[in-house]
Amino acid sequence: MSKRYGRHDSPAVRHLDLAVRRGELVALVGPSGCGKSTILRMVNRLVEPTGGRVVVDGRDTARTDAVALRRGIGYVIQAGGLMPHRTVRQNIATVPKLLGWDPALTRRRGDELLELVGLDPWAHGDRYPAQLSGGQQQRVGVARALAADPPVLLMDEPFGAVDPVVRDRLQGEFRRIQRELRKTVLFVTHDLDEAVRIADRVAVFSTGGVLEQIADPATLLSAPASEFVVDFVGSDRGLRRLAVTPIRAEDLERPLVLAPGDGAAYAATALELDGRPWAVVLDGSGRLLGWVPRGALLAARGNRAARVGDHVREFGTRIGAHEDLRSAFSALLAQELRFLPVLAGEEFLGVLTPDVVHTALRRGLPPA
Ligand SMILES: Nc1ncnc2c1ncn2[C@@H]1O[C@H](COP(=O)(O)OP(=O)(O)OP(=O)(O)O)[C@@H](O)[C@H]1O
Repeated sequence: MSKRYGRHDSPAVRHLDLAVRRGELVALVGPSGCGKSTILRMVNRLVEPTGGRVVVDGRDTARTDAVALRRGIGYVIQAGGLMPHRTVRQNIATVPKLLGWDPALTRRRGDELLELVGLDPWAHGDRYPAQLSGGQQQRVGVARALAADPPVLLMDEPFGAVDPVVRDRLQGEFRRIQRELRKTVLFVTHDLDEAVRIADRVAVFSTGGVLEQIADPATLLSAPASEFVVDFVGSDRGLRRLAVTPIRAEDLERPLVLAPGDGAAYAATALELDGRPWAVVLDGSGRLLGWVPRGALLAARGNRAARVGDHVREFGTRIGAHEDLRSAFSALLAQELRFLPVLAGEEFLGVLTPDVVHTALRRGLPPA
C-alpha cells in the first residue's frame, strides 16, 4: 500500500508490503514523520490509501463499509482519546451500543474489561475521564478498544502520555492481557525499548514509510539489517538486548552444592577443589537454604563437630527462571554478592553471575 497526501507532496508511505500474522503483536518504530501513523490509519481507513490494497482477515478493506470496518478494529490513541462528557462505563460502551447490544450485557462486559485492565468498576465506572489519572485514562482507552472483542487492535503511541513508572506498569499489564487475548496488534511507538519489550516482531521504518527491517526483538538488536537500523537501535543495543534475552538453565553456573549436615573440614576441601570461594546449601529435599563462604569453613576446619549448617547465610534475593536478563542483572547489581540463585518455583537451577550474563548475551549474537 502507499499514501501520498497532496498531489505534489512526496509520498508519506512509498510502497509498503507488510504481512502481520493472526494473533501477532507488531510494533512500528522509526523517526518522527516516517509514516507510522499513516500506515496504522490506512488499516482502519481513517486514511485512504492512494495505491495498493489493505487486506484484513482476507478481505480488501476498500470493499468493506468503512464504519463497519472500524467497529471490528479496536483503536487506541495517546491519552486514551476518551469522550470527556461521558463516564468511564459510557465510554467503554460506545461500540457495543452502536452494535445494538443489550444494556445489561454491555454493562457486564464493561465491568469485566475494567477488571481486566486493572481498574475497579465500582470505584471508577461512573467517573468522568478528567477525574482519572493519565495512566487510568489509558487503561480505559484499552478497555474501550476491546469492548466488542475485535480481533484486530491498532494502537498509536498508546502509552506516550504517561510517566515512565506508569508506562512500565502499563506495558507489563498489556503484555499479560495480550498473552491472554492474542489479538492481532499493530502498535506504533517512538520508544524502541517499549517496542522490544512488548512486540513479537518490530518493524523499523525510515522516511517515506520504507520498511528497513522487520524481525523479532533479539534478532533486530543483534543483527540490524542496515546502517539505518544500526543507528536507530543505537550503540547501547547490547544493553537493550538484556531485556529480551531469557534466562536459560544451561547458561547458569553450577556451583558446589553442600548439605547442612556436611562437616566443615570436608566442605572446605571440596571448595578448594571447586575453586569458588562459596558454595550453595540445599536441604535433603532440594530446598535452597542459602550459601556458605569458604573463609568460614576454613576457620571452622579444626573443629570436628562443625557443620556447614552452622555457617549458612541466606540469599536476600532470588531470581525467578521466567525473568529476563535485564531484571535479573539489575537484581544482581542491587546487592552485595556477585552471585544470585535462580529458581523455577522451589527448584534450584543454578547461579547467575556477571559471567553468565555475558555468556547469555553472546549466545544471542549471530555467528561471526
Ligand atoms: N493529514 C495530512 N496531510 C498532509 N500530510 C500529512 C498528513 N498526515 C501526515 N502527513 C505527512 O505524512 C508524513 C508521515 O506522517 P505520519 O504522521 O504518518 O508519521 P509518524 O511516523 O507517525 O510521525 P510521528 O512519530 O511524529 O507521529 C509526514 O511527512 C507528515 O507531515
